[in-house]
Amino acid sequence: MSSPLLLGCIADDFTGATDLANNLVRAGMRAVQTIGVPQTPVDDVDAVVIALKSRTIPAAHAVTQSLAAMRWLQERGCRHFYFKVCSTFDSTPAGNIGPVAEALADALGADFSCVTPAFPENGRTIYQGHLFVGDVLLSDSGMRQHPLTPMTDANLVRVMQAQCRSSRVGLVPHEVVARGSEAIRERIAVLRSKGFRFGIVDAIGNQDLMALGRAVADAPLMVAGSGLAIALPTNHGLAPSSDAARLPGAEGASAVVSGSCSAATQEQVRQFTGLGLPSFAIDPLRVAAGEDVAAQALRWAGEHLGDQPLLVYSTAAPDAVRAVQQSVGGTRAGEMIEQTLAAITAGLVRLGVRRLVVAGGETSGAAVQALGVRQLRIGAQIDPGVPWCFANAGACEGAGVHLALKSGNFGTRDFFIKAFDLLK
Ligand SMILES: Nc1ncnc2c1ncn2[C@@H]1O[C@H](COP(=O)(O)OP(=O)(O)O)[C@@H](O)[C@H]1O
Ligand SMILES: O=C(O)[C@@H](O)C(=O)COP(=O)(O)O
Repeated sequence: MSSPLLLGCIADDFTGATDLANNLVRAGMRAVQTIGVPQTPVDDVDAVVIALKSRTIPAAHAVTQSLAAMRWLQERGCRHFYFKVCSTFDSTPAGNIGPVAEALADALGADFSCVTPAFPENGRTIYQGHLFVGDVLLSDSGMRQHPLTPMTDANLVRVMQAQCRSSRVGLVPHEVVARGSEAIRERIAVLRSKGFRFGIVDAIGNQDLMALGRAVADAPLMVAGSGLAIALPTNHGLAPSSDAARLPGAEGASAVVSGSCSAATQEQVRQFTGLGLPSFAIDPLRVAAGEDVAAQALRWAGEHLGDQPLLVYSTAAPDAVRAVQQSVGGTRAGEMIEQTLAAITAGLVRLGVRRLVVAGGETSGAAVQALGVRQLRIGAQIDPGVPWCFANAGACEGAGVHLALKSGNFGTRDFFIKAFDLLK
């Protein structure tokens, strides 16, 4: 009989889930990431992170899936829930952050929940409710041109309010957060008494997240990026540990599959191709025309797999993405490319790839689903927010496959090379 879970997490995409699990593990929690609601028993851990692909699906579906995940976690004795959203608050006016947060709060009887995508280690800070990416407002960052969730307003109170059906969204400003957890609790009580249901919480450094973590130690629901996770294990007397990060040794061929068009990924692709390493660019218009581009890419990969990593990518600059979307339609383009890259990922594993980086949240979701993986163990961090993971089921059964699911905007320029060096 396993002990009750200390923390139950529901992540709206797969890279986000590994990002959260990584921060929990580094702060001392034994955590496992499951792909969807677990169908088989899960190890005895402190936290389960259920990865959904619910960020860009219709809001009603996202709500249904998130509630199913919550119920599974409740059955495991969980009383504290973490809805993991993107550190750049990726969403549209239809949701899905507001609708899912409201549904979870209703189901848990949470009359007030804190909301903070802050992740200072990765340059995501919030001041007066406005989200900064590095030194620019969210709305001035590359996120304004995201293919699926363009973010054109940095005011998170306004963004979340527009997505909520019946809840009021307020602010816990930095002036309060800087005074510590007691001041935060007092502000929460004031907001609650005035009928606010959610509060965007400012945070510009890890000390702000630590104060918030103490303030929400008893809260049933938190809505956050992965940043807040650094502050939660200590509420349960857990301290940072490197033991949790040991994975089996890695061997076999290496590959990168990239469907992310985010600014950081574009740089990473440029660096990789610039070094003359084997690279195959997917042309979305050929996919749309019905060509079997996945088979072409796999034939090419069969000839190029060797000692060096290879790259298959659809990553493109905003102009090229726009042209594809105008010709094919935004949603159809996204799905079509995700399915092509997912088929390529499964094919690469059949060809012997055992070390795999997948870039892009939606892309990772499609790729990991195609592999039939149900659970990921979390290993060492490559860059903030991106750990190596290990899967040994589905298409990865046998020796297992090391996987790194890289969020679009995370990682240094040399990520696609450095990641594999870390496994040596
Ligand atoms: N060249 C392209 N043109 C249009 N859409 C693309 C192109 N390449 C990838 N996409 C789509 O853009 C979306 C990128 O989202 P995602 O994988 O989540 O990346 P990120 O993590 O950077 O947000 C996916 O749906 C993907 O299929
Ligand atoms: O919080 C974050 O930024 C990441 O964990 C995340 O969710 C990124 O999503 P993608 O950029 O779609 O990979």
